[in-house]
Amino acid sequence: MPSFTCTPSFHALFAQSHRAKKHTLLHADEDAKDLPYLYNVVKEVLRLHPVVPLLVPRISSTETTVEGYFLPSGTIAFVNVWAIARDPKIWDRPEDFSPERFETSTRDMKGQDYELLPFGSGRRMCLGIRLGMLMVTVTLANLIRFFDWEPELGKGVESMEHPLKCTPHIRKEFVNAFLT
Ligand code: HEM
Repeated sequence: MPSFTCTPSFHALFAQSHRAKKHTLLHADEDAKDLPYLYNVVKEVLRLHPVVPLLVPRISSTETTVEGYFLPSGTIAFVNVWAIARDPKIWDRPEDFSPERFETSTRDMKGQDYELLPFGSGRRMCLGIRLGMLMVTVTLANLIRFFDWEPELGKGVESMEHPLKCTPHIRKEFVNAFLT
């Protein structure tokens, strides 16, 4: 039966994960800090597919000029986070899925680097950024760790028309851990 092949980086991740606990779930508070590559995977997913692609609208409190455009007081403005994160003037090969890009970049998601704003920016930015990143990273780690993922074959390249569908199979070494 064909199954999902992990990249070398994912295998390195599991080597780290098996370190402390053999058959238990990974926990956000203890284990997330040991998963830097997977953290960058989530960051890259949020760059390409931000949950809020057009940031919550802002209203200008005074008249101002942005990039030569005059905005009267009370103008409603949307920030296109999706387009910024795919701008080739800002990102090298922006359409590529490459978590490695963050290994050499200091760009973070705390609202100071305007090239990457999946959690927004300013005084209304997301309050749950830390919890959100921890939960998504560790949940993903557990899904990869406990299951082999079998892709549905014969559907061609993944696209909006043919989204990637996978069937999870619990990995043999974990079956007993779940039954006992
Ligand atoms: C990956 C997970 C999450 C993503 C991508 C996300 C994204 C966002 C975005 C884009 C905004 C709007 C920010 C802006 O307009 O500048 C927002 C607002 C907010 N988020 Fe999240 N969020 C996530 C998880 C969470 C969690 C776990 C919590 C709470 C525990 C949370 C609580 C909030 C709150 C309270 C606001 C409104 C803040 C305000 O208007 O002052 N978020 N989030």
